[in-house]
Amino acid sequence: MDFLGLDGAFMKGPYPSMNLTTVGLYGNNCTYPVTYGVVESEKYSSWTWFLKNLGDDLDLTTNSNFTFITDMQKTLEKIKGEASEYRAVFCGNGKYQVIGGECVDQCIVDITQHTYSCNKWEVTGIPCKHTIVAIWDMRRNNENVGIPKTWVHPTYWLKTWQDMYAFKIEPINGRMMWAKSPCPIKLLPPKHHVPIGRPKKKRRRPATEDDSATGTIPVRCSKCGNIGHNGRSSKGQAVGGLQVSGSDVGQNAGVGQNSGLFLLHKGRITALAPQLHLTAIFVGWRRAKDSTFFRLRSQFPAKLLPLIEMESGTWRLILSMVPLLLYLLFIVYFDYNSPKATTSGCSLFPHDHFWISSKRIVTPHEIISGAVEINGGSIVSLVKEKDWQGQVKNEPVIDYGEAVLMPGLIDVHAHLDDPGRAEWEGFPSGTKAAAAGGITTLIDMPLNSFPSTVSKETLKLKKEAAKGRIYVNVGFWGGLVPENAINASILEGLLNAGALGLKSFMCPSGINDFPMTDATHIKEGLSVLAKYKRPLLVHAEKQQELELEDGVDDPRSYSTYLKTRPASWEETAIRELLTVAKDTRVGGPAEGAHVHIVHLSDSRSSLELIKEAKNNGDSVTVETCPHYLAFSAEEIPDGDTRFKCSPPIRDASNKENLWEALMGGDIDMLSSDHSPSAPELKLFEEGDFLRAWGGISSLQFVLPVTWSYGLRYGVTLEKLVSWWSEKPAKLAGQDLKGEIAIGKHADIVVWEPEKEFDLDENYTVHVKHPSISAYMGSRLTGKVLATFVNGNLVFDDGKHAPDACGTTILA
Ligand SMILES: NC(=O)N[C@H]1NC(=O)NC1=O
Repeated sequence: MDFLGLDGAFMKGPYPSMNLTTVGLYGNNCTYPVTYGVVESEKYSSWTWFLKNLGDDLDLTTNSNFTFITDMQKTLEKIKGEASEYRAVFCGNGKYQVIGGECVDQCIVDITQHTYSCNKWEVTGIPCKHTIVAIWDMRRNNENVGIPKTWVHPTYWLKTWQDMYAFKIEPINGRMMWAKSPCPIKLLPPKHHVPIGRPKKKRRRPATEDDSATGTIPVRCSKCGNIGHNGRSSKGQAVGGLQVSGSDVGQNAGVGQNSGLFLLHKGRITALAPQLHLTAIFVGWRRAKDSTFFRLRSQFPAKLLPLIEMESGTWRLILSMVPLLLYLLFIVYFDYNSPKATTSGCSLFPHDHFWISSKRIVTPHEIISGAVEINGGSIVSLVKEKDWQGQVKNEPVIDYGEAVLMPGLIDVHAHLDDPGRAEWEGFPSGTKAAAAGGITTLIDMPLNSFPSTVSKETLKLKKEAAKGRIYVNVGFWGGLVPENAINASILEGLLNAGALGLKSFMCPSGINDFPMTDATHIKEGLSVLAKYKRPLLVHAEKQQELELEDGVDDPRSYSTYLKTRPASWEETAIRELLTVAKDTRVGGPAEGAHVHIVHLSDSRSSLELIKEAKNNGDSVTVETCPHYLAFSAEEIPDGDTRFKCSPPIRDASNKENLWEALMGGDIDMLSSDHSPSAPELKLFEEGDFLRAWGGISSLQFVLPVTWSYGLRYGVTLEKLVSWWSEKPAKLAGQDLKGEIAIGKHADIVVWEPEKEFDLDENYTVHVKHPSISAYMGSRLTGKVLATFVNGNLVFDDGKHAPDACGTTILA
């Protein structure tokens, strides 16, 4: 352990204080706590005390072999801010005179010798404000300043840390073998100082806290057991259960075992004249009242007694109104539970029962000319044109002529970044883009939102964020991370709460609260998933030592980026993954679970490994994405970071192989891997492929992209349905989706495969940041006309239905 991260966190609760911690990294690149100390507050003296003890415990001396990580971000920003008040005057020979705003501060910077008269660089190893101004001047004059790394001391380089760490992976014993600590185990809390200011009286309760946890506890009588009074004030009511049976009332009311009051909960009213039934119940109740009144009275909780002791006139008034009220309740109840409650806002064609017809309907077995009957959100019949005569009664029909009717696309891999990073995309814009692109269901990835979806609590936040804000159906993958991989109950909680499966990374994900997993974690995850018969989706890239010369390659060139993530990363990860995927075979320890490899880019060795695993009976599938099929590395312009993604887009012949594998069935399906960010993170000005956000924004265009680029490889409508609807539906466990067939959900895209269009500034794009999409500026073939989700026409001729009526899909 050569790496230490330091931080402090507030502790709430009965002893408000501050927890100072040190974390280290172990062999799998995951953090673990080394020391912690609870102090009264974060201040100079408490950190000094903490660090002194840490130094004593770990024998830290000056220049000892540890790397400390602190939050330098703020300091760097500060230095940049200060630098902006200086200017640099070039004096030749790599030397600059750097002058402060009012000429009060001057410093000589020798760029070639790396010397600075303020000496700060020598001390900290990080460029001072004077150096930064000089670098800015060089950049302005188009001089090659290299990558930022070359300006900091090698101590801070990742390579230095890796070299140091390479030889020091010590095996450690488990908890059982730890020596007993001689220290006293009773720890006293630090002295608490009440902070200045008004105390917070009303605590905001967490969503998980039971309502009963607060409020007053109702008084229960020790004599009669009733609530509302105590033993002393008891009027002597007898102890005992309710003696009046349901049938006592029921005989009079004529409703069997259910008393009238429970009817709406327990009984099933299907009669056409509910009002009559309910009136009968209450007439019955009134008749029964006299004979059972006394016994009822003895059983009624004290609070309800005034109710049944009311004047008979008042009773009659109330009872005469109850049937009406219940009838209204009944209407609301049945309307709510009807198969589909279409409101005009949900659909641009607000009919529950209607037909859509076309000359080209892609059904599971053939493409037919005919019509689809939709009722209550489902497909209820499918008729060929010649048999259609007389089938339509009074239902409205939309005729789409030559346009193609296909099952809506199911995108099993999209990052909508909501909640927490909705400024990157968000549910409303993401699902509007999906609807405009013919995607009727998308499954949201567990990372890039904040927090990541790794527990039932965080899944609940996702569901809440989606409520009333989605225009298509949205399901959720949960995240498999080291923390829940070793704690089956967290994983089970997440799966019980409705996650359709899990997703994990075999390399750093780029998101701090979503750490990577190794084969051991994946094995654990698969054993839990087996019970639920749900899949594990894996980002299969594994970092390896790279032989790159620092500062030689231009970070604006895509080929530099390609070198940093070679195909061997995919191959190594997949090889390791497949050692545990064997568990999914019939009779294996994780039979029932399934491994799905996401966004395959390497169409050579990695693909061969996958084919072999499938042949051996492992339950494995693989997807690739339109960007790997549309672009090749050679064509990506320098600095155009819209094309940065991981794994990277590879060479042209790799792309040809991907198409061949897709057409031949070795690649099972497609997904968008729509992974947008805020435009600033794409670093368009610098064009630095090594530092820009990796992720392609594509959601709205995947159908025309697959079609346009696929035409020269012989793509067909049937293939599109297989890659974009049938197989994804199977992966996500959606048996009622992915096909135009009787009984399936009416999720349908209507599009014109022959229509060409330009993705230019006149084209309406619905993703939040069109400028970051790699497809802007292209000419595509295949235009989406209309999209139906659960029978609602949610997108039509460029317009969306006003209300967001998509449903959340839970397992
Ligand atoms: N975190 C995240 O979105 N990563 C995605 N981006 C990308 O290019 N590949 C991914 O897996």
